Amino acid sequence: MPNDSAHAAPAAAHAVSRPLVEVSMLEKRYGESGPPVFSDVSFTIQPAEFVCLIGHSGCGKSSILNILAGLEQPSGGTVIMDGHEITRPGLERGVVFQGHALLPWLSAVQNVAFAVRSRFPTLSRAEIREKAEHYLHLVGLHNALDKKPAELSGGMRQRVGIARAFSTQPRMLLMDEPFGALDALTRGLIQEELLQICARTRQTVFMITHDVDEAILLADRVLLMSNGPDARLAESIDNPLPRTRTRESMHHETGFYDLRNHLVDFLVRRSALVGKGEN
Ligand SMILES: Nc1ncnc2c1ncn2[C@@H]1O[C@H](COP(=O)(O)OP(=O)(O)OP(=O)(O)O)[C@@H](O)[C@H]1O
Repeated sequence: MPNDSAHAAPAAAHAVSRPLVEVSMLEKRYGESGPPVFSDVSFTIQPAEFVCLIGHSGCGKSSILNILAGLEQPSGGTVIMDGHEITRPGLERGVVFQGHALLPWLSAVQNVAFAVRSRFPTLSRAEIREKAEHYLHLVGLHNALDKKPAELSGGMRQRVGIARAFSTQPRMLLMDEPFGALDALTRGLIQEELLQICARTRQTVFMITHDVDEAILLADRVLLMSNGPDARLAESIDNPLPRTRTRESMHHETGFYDLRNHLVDFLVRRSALVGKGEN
């Protein structure tokens, strides 16, 4: 069984260790004129931290994630990961989009193996297959290894995408609303699987969501963006709930409703005011 040691972040608690990622004064413009989509965005991500980014449509969340992925360039500012500026995609960053983007002519296991081979080109065929199967097992797809994407449900395809991202053992996993298209039941199941895998592997995650409860369940910290144009990173909120929380139990944890009310109030009321001189 492949071990996850390359996957694991340093053992120090994220609150005291050196950041894995440092985002400084990030700004993005798509045209020559007019205000930027966002500006003055600075934050850090610690090793093994799960950070969720929330904000209204159009404030630039996907643009930030794409810059972290190296798929887009910022108009200003920098993203430093492990001491190096991110300027292009890299296998140390795994990306999961809302659309699974699987290769339709390959089976589930072949899709994952394809990614494993790119990341670990010196592994033998058997080792690649073993690793691919291992990650498909982790997301509960042991019975669907040889199915093609067209033969899988939407939730299963999304799981293959998650297994594929984990199989490359990235230093950071970037997820852009990965569960947005799923029904509530499937979404809940995959969220819990993701939590377990992250706890076991100490995976660092940066994830975009529109769902406040999803952020409270998954995130160690929630970043709140004000509305665009010229959106800002308005707040960074530590999640005070114990990491052992589950979907069923979290409503009973002290602080749940305070946190939930704070996030909802921000989205409903304050997100339109921050940075516009009215907050
Ligand atoms: N390639 C592009 N060219 C021009 N404008 C773009 C491009 N990509 C994004 N934009 C614009 O930048 C703004 C931010 O887009 P982005 O997708 O980053 O926002 P978002 O917060 O992720 O939105 P949503 O929650 O709806 O996915 C939007 O106004 C969008 O129209």
